[in-house]
Amino acid sequence: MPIVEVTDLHKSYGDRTVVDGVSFEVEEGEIFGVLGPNGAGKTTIVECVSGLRTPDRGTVRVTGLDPIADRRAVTELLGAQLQQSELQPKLTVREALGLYASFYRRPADGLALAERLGLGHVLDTRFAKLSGGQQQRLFIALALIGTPRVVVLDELTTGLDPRGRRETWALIEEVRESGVTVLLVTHFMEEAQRLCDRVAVFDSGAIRAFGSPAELIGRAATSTIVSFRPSAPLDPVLLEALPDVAAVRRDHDRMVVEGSGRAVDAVLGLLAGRGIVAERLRITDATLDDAFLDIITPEN
Ligand SMILES: Nc1ncnc2c1ncn2[C@@H]1O[C@H](COP(=O)(O)OP(=O)(O)OP(=O)(O)O)[C@@H](O)[C@H]1O
Repeated sequence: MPIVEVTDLHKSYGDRTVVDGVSFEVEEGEIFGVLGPNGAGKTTIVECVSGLRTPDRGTVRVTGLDPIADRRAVTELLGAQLQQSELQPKLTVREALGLYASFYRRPADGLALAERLGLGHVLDTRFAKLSGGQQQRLFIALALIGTPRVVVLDELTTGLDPRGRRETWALIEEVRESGVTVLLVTHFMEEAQRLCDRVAVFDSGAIRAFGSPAELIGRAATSTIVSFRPSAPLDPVLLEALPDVAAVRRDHDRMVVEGSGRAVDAVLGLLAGRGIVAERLRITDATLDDAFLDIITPEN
């Protein structure tokens, strides 16, 4: 049984529909990415899953329970770190952990959790004095303090420096390894590609694509990028006409060919046939970033 099931979810604010018939399932033990541009409805969806918003229509189930009707039970098994979380600035790490632990029937050992999340040396530091990275670690700790089976993390690494972000990724992987299912809302495609087992890409309140990051990259018009400096003039129209080539552009003296499937072989074959050498040839796999742009571009 999926641990989270969302079926035909609808939500409007006034006359503005922001979630328009969304359905997806999250399997136990996976990191499930909720992706999409600003205003796509991601936070609204995870707030409905967390029981913080009531859907207008459709159903949400967490281990078969309704987050609104069975609020108490769902609170015990779902932890959330929501966007722009705030804490009373004078609260210390120790006090925050103690306070949040008191909300749950079976809280984790707050001090052990703090230690595991690298907060052992700042237990008596006030929230306002923590660095951005430490504040994020504390929010992860607070989301985990109730020993949840599912944790919702909304834009957890926004505002962190690259090192803080990488450390947070390692923490999220540890959370998954401990058996907790993670629902991760993110704007960072590198983050989603690295962490998520499966992702759903939302736009204007609907799912535009669904699958593992590798599947989404494979399905996009661009899965490979070939770039080179031709040893002799080369008309881009010849490249554009090749099978599986999606786009051709110039980048200074380089030609950049985006494509999929047979595109690389076709480009190299064309060059060989014309006696043109591909100098400084680079063949790179497309990333989830490329696939994401492909998915949310209006003409698609
Ligand atoms: N309480 C509210 N009242 C009215 N409109 C809201 C409310 N909350 C969100 N919205 C609007 O609903 C739309 C979807 O918002 P939501 O926060 O769910 O999107 P999001 O995908 O999480 O966006 P972002 O990536 O910018 O955080 C936005 O246009 C937002 O302005």
